[in-house]
Amino acid sequence: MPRADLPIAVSIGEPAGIGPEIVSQAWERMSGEVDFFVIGDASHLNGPVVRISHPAEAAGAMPRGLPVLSREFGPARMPGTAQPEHATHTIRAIEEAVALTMRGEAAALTTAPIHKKALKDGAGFAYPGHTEFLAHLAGVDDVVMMLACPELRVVPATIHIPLADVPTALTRKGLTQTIRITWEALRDQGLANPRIALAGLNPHAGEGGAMGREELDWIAPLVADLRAEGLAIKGPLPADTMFHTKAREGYDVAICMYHDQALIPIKTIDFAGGVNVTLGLPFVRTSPDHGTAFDIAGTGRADPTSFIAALRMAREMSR
Ligand SMILES: NC(=O)C1=CN([C@@H]2O[C@H](COP(=O)(O)OP(=O)(O)OC[C@H]3O[C@@H](n4cnc5c(N)ncnc54)[C@H](O)[C@@H]3O)[C@@H](O)[C@H]2O)C=CC1
Ligand SMILES: NCC(=O)COP(=O)(O)O
Repeated sequence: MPRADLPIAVSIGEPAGIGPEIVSQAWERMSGEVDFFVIGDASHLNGPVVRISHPAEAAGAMPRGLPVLSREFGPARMPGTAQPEHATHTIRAIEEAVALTMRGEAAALTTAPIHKKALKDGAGFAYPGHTEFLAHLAGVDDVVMMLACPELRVVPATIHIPLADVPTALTRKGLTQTIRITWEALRDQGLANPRIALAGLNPHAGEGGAMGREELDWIAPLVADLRAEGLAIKGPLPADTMFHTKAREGYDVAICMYHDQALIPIKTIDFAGGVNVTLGLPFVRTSPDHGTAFDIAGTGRADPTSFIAALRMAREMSR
């Protein structure tokens, strides 16, 4: 079956978070716009569900309810309180969704949020997030986290590490690989020569060495080399002035040096519409830009907009 006709696999994520709620709301609001099925415990979901035994049954089930490959997670869901007994099942749901996607039985993977500490405490989960776990499952060394909304795309070159470790984690080789993977992914998405803006590490991009030397010592030379190859890349730019409306018109993606430098602007501009996409995998993976939101789980206040955008992007990218 062509990939575009296959359903999207959704891993349920942390049961105590808002994942089960936004997944159920997405089914209700999207009225069959995108075929998808959930891997998780059907008892955690709201509204009508249809238990299926294979992804091929998802499209037929969609009009009647949310299709679920139901797996027994154990204790009943307690919104806002992670239960260690759920952790192994949560991880297995991701593994199963990846296996189905890699076998060509699902078009793409959209993940509902996990709670990293809950998985670490409950099952010794050794990965800081989906991104690194998916790279492991797919057997690839280098993947890139990109967050996208209609106004902005951002890539953090380092992801879930302490701020104090950022300067040493950033290397010429690693940053070059991040830039190349991003460039190739955007070209595959239809941009002929994606325009890249690279942020500096230090305030004012180092201000000529007065506030840090990384820009002078290796980041600017790296940009010069990539420009000589023909890449439309500029930088290192002062990060504080590269995200205002006018500045954003000058590039297609901003590559940033650390997590918050990239994620603060996009979550400020469009928290509801942002989508997290993993580049460099042999399959499409998207996710909402937010986390488990334990503080509102079970209250009916969870907004499914970002999850819906993630499903739409997964559909678009898997055509
Ligand atoms: N892709 C993933 O699996 C992600 C997982 N996380 C994880 O989620 C956990 C909680 O992270 P936080 O930093 O607290 O961020 P968070 O995104 O879960 O919550 C931050 C704030 O935004 C609100 N919020 C989040 N999503 C919302 C939605 N859909 N509708 C309405 N309000 C919403 C929350 O109520 C909270 O006040 C952590 O373990 C984190 O690592 C965070 C981001 C992505
Ligand atoms: N801050 C982004 C985030 O936590 C998402 O991580 P991942 O689970 O998609 O790797």
